[in-house]
Amino acid sequence: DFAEPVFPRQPDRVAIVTGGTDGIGYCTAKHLARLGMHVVIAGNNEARAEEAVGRIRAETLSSTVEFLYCDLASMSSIRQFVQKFKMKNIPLHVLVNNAGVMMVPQRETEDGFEEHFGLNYLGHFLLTNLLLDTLRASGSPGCSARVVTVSSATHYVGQLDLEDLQGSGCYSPHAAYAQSKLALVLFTYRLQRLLAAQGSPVTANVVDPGVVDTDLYRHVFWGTRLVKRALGWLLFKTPDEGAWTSVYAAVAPELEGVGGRYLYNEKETKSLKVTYDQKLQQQLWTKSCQMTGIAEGSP
Ligand SMILES: NC(=O)c1ccc[n+]([C@@H]2O[C@H](COP(=O)([O-])OP(=O)(O)OC[C@H]3O[C@@H](n4cnc5c(N)ncnc54)[C@H](O)[C@@H]3O)[C@@H](O)[C@H]2O)c1
Repeated sequence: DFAEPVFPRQPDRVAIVTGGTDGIGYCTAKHLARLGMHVVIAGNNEARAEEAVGRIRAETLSSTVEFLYCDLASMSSIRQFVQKFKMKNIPLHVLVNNAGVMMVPQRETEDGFEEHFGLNYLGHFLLTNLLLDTLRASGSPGCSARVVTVSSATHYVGQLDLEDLQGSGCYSPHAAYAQSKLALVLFTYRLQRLLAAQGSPVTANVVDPGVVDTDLYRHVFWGTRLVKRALGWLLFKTPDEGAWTSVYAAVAPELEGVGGRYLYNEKETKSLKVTYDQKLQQQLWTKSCQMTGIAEGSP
């Protein structure tokens, strides 16, 4: 049976969890709140948010859990979110890039990007870059701020086509999801290298939560969903279990100062070979800067 790991309390520390209204993100937000963190849930589902915040407050007896609207499928919404967060004048010690969609039909974000690529990857690329100054100012040597990005084992079958990042040639919802999760791994490794080169007290790791029973599967073939419903208890982790690798990356003392890792079940694991290709990491970074209007010199 699953034994809940024990982590040190995190008073006076602040976390943002994207997609913290449901599934793995909700459980991540709950566990961080339970450890004493001030948690800001970033999401686009206001109705769910009220309920999520209420439940976490009741369960953890923490009053420092709040919701701030952020639609990751809209660059202007992301910019507004960051502006509102910065107006609070509070530090930021942990950013959990968790929100995501899977196998949605071919659709576009507000800015005209294919939805998996635009929301799962580019949205978090922009959000992280806009929050880096706050993360840098909030970390200190021996007590780094941390960026935790949620990828997936699906990245192992992903392919990154720099010439067709929008999958416009021949759209496959599975390939589009896999590519977005592969891009998040490449992003994390490059981010970590840039942060380390600057001596910034910020680390970046990427996590795989495992196969977790959440609503993420709502767009999957109905037959597969039926099997999931029948055998889910056997094959799937609960959202609470699925959240542990994110929580581990966010707070585990043994990861202080450690970045650039792909973590699965609280352990370092190798990601797909191509993710270690520094040229590809750099090319994707440059393209992403252009697509989001971030200056290439940063972070
Ligand atoms: N469930 C799994 O088996 C599994 C496996 C590997 C990786 N993951 C990853 O874990 C993460 C969490 O997924 P989950 O399984 O908890 O699914 P979920 O569908 O329960 O949660 C996804 C969250 O993302 C949010 N979200 C969706 N669109 C958004 C938008 N436009 N703006 C802001 N927030 C938005 C949703 O509101 C929700 O809170 C995802 O990144 C997913 O790819 C899940």
